Amino acid sequence: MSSLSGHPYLIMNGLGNRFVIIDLRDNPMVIDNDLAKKIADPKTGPGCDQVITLEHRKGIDGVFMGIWNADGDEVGACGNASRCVGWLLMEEQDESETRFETASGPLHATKVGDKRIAVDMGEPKFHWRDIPLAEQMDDTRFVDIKLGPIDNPVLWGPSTVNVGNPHCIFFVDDVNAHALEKFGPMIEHHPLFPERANVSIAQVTSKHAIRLRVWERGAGITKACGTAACAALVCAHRRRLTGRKAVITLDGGDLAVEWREDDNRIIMTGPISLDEKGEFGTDF
Ligand SMILES: N[C@@H](CCC[C@H](N)C(=O)O)C(=O)O
Repeated sequence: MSSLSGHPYLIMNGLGNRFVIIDLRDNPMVIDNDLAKKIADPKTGPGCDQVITLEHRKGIDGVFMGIWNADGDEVGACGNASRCVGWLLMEEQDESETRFETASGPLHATKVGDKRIAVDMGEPKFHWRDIPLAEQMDDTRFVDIKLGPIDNPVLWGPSTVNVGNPHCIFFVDDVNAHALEKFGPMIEHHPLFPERANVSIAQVTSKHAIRLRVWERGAGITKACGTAACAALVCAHRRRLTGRKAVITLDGGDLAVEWREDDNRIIMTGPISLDEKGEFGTDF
């Protein structure tokens, strides 16, 4: 297949994080950056935060989940879409668990309720080279970045982590007191992050609860970001602000995240929704 014209797609979301999901397993084709951008832009396509594909890729066993941000860049991880893809594959296979591959490694998803899915998101990485950061940093729990006070009350010393993608988390007293839409893009493109970064502000409200707002790399402010929820819990625990389990409240709703002590893996649990089925027009 050389074009997407007439090809079906699904619109799904996880807590309002919106995806166009395209099954290319029977019709392999390359999604390049321009095409991903066209699909994601509501002026030219169905519109979404991320374009997601189901594919068979050379050298990879089983189903591969491809992920493109709205700006057209292909990336390694998407927590909310992983729950959606897990649910789709479990429905197709009539199973209550499934495995699939991503550019950041294999994922294991489990059905834990009606349209409620848990995904093992793997192990977090904290070494500055793995995040990646542009310069050596011995303690990535407190990174030397300061913001303000021009448009924003001073923010400093965020935590950084890679959970399949790079995250920078500022811990604040009040998530509503900061202009994330203004400083999010500045931090996303900060020279310290050679691959850019997803940027969050996190307000720890108890040992088991975090209020989180996210500026996503390549997509801007979204209603929710599953990997950011994982990153926030891990960083909060490393800073001794929470236990290993917390409910993360995003603008679109709640995710439960646990960072297991026995095997160092992060388990993210939350809802999915299948919103509509469509077909690409002749302009695709
Ligand atoms: N919405 C996602 C994250 C998507 C990728 C991210 N913007 C990146 O560039 O790494 C999620 O739910 O995790």
